Amino acid sequence: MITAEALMKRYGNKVAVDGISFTVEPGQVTGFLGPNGAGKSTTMRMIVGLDKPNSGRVEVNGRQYRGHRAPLQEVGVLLDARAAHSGRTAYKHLLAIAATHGIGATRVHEVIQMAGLDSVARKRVGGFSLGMRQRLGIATALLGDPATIILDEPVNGLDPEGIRWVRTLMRDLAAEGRTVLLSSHLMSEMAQTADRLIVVGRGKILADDSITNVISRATRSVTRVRTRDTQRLVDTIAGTEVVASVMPDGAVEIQGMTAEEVALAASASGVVLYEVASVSGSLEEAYLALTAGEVEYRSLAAAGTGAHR
Ligand SMILES: Nc1ncnc2c1ncn2[C@@H]1O[C@H](COP(=O)(O)OP(=O)(O)OP(=O)(O)O)[C@@H](O)[C@H]1O
Repeated sequence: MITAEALMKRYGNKVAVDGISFTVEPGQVTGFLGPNGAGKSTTMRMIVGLDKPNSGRVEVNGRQYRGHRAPLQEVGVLLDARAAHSGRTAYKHLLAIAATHGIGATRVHEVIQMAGLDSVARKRVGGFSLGMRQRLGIATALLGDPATIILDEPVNGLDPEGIRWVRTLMRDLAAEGRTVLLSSHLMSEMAQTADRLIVVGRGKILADDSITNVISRATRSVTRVRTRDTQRLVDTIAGTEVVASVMPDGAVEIQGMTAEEVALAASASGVVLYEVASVSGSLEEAYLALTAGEVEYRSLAAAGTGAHR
C-alpha cells in the first residue's frame, strides 16, 4: 500500500506536485494518468526516495522508502528504462543489483525468463532496443519479488506481444495481492489493465476513482438504436429530458433514456428496432474531458478538439 499525504514538490518557482493525497491499495492495478509535466514521474520519484518533498509525506507499507531495510524486496520500480549500464550484459546488470540485496543467481535466471530475455541475456545492454530495455527494467523491478510495483511508462517502445505481456503480468501481480502503480499515456491499454485511476493535472488530483466511475462521470452514455421508422421513433420518445440525434450512418443516438426505456417506448408505438445498444464513453474521452483545462504543452492541431461526442 502506498499512502501520500499533502505531498508537495517545487523546482524553483515551478510547483511540480501541489499537495496531493492519495492511497494506492493492494490487490489492484492503479493507473496514474496525466498530461506531460503533470507531476507523475516526480510523484513516483518521491515514493522511492529519489526526490525529497518540500512538504507532506509518502509511505510504502507504513514506512518511508528509505526506512525499509531491504527496499528492493519491498518496492520494485521502473522509472527510466535507459538507466541500465550500457557496457554490462543484461545478466551481469541483474546479477550486480541482486548482489546488493543478497538475491541469488536462481532468481536472476527466473526474471530473465519471465521477461523473455533469455536469448539476449549475455549481450551488452548498450545494443538493446527500447523495448528490450523496458523488459530488462521490468525484470529488475521484479528481482526482489516485491509486494509493491511502480512502473513509469512500462509499455513505451514495446511491440504488441510485449504490451500484452505487461498487461497480463500487471493483472497477475495484482491478483496475487500486490500493490501495482502504473503510468501510461496509452489510454486503450490503461483501460484494459487498470482497476482504479488517479488522474493528475498541473500537480493536482483531477480524479481518483474506479475506472468505471471515471468514465461514467466524465462522459455521457447514449443508447444507440437502428430502425426503418426513424422519424416515428424520434416523435415517440421526444421530451424535454431526451435528445435524439440521427447519425451519419443512420443510427439514432439517444441521451436521457436507457436502452430498456427506448425499447419499451418503441414497442408500445409499434416501431421495430433491429439494433439496441448502450454505448458508454471511452477512457480516452473521459481523460480528455478531465484534463482539458490542465494541459500545459498542447499541439496546435489538437487545440480545438472537443472531448465530447
Ligand atoms: N529535476 C527537475 N528540475 C526542474 N523541473 C523539473 C524537474 N523534474 C520535473 N520538473 C518539472 O516538474 C513538472 C512535472 O514533471 P514530471 O516529470 O513529474 O511530469 P510527468 O507527469 O511525469 O510528465 P510526462 O508525462 O511528460 O513524463 C514539469 O513541469 C517538469 O518540467
